[in-house]
Amino acid sequence: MSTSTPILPSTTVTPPPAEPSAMGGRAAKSSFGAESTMSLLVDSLKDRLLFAVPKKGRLMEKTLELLAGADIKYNRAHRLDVALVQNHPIALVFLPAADIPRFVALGSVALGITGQDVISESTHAEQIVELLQLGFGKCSLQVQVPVTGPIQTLEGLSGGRIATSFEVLAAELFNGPNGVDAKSNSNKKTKIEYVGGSVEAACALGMADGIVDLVESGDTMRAAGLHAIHTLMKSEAVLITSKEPHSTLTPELKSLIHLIKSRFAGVLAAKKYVYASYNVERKNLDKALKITPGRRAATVSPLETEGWVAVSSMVERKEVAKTMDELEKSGAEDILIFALDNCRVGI
Ligand SMILES: Nc1ncnc2c1ncn2[C@@H]1O[C@H](COP(=O)(O)OP(=O)(O)OP(=O)(O)O)[C@@H](O)[C@H]1O
Ligand SMILES: O=P(O)(O)OC[C@H]1O[C@H](OP(=O)(O)OP(=O)(O)O)[C@H](O)[C@@H]1O
Repeated sequence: MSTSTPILPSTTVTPPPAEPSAMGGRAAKSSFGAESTMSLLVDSLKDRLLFAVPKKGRLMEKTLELLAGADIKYNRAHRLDVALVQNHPIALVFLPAADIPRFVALGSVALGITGQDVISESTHAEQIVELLQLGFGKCSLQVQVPVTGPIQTLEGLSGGRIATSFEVLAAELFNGPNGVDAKSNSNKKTKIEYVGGSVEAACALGMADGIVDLVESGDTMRAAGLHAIHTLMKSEAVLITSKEPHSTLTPELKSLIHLIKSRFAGVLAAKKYVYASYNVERKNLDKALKITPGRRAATVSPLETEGWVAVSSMVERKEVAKTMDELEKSGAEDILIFALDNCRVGI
């Protein structure tokens, strides 16, 4: 995780005050291009909803896909971290995922996409509302130790050294009032050391007894000869806003927050569900509806053929083969599955 503090045009996006950089974050740098391009942007941002999105890393690609699916069109000039949306009064602000919670919490931008892990690490969680879980960037924050090492428990790590990019969460776990150190009753204080990346190397290099880092597939952890002994939290990407009412936003801009949320929910639902349609004899309808209950309820329409009905229902994509097998067994016929391009569903 990086903790850089990008500098944005102060008349438009006010950068929140930098947090004391005990974490050894990267030096602040201006992400803006030529002065002339920036001054053109300054005026354009005034009447726009500012939306922070990850500028790099694991969350960037899926976020851009989501924006495209929601028909949020923009042009991003080379090296410029602000892009004006063409078809809505929105400006995208490209920031490191780890910086987004602070910008959102302090109201410098109205909306953001980032990971739940960096929200908790940022210490701004209390000021942030999660509007929507986005279903990507899924991972777990775990304590890991060498598989063949002498320490295999959290208690065993007490008083030792932990390398991590998540020093707030790691300190809470080990040094907190109900933390591992307090429970071990030994007056030992575990040392939490910040590492910006490639955290898994720390144990092999002899600089830590254990690490706290993200795990998804587990490949990186296993390659480094580590295994997990504790999970601090599970995380995924989320759409967030500030708990503070957006008093400086016009009603039009405020309504865009809801619009973006429902468009995203539609794109996610279209990925998650397919549309199933089939015919079934009325005597077998109850059985079939148990297999395809739908999100709210299935639609059942009478057919011209006496005693038969047509059913349509949304079905989870990952269950579709099993659902079709079961429908066939229940007597359903003419089972058709349609992919959804997009949809609007209750959120
Ligand atoms: N292996 C992973 N699988 C899924 N999601 C991940 C994974 N690693 C990180 N994430 C998610 O992506 C977010 C950004 O992580 P990433 O390492 O890409 O950050 P970054 O912005 O590129 O910062 P850095 O330059 O410090 O690596 C994390 O906070 C987490 O929510
Ligand atoms: O369980 P896995 O699927 O192997 O993923 C875990 C790795 O992904 C993240 O790092 P990333 O690759 O983003 O780079 P970094 O180490 O520079 O942060 C995380 O810090 C782990 O190293």
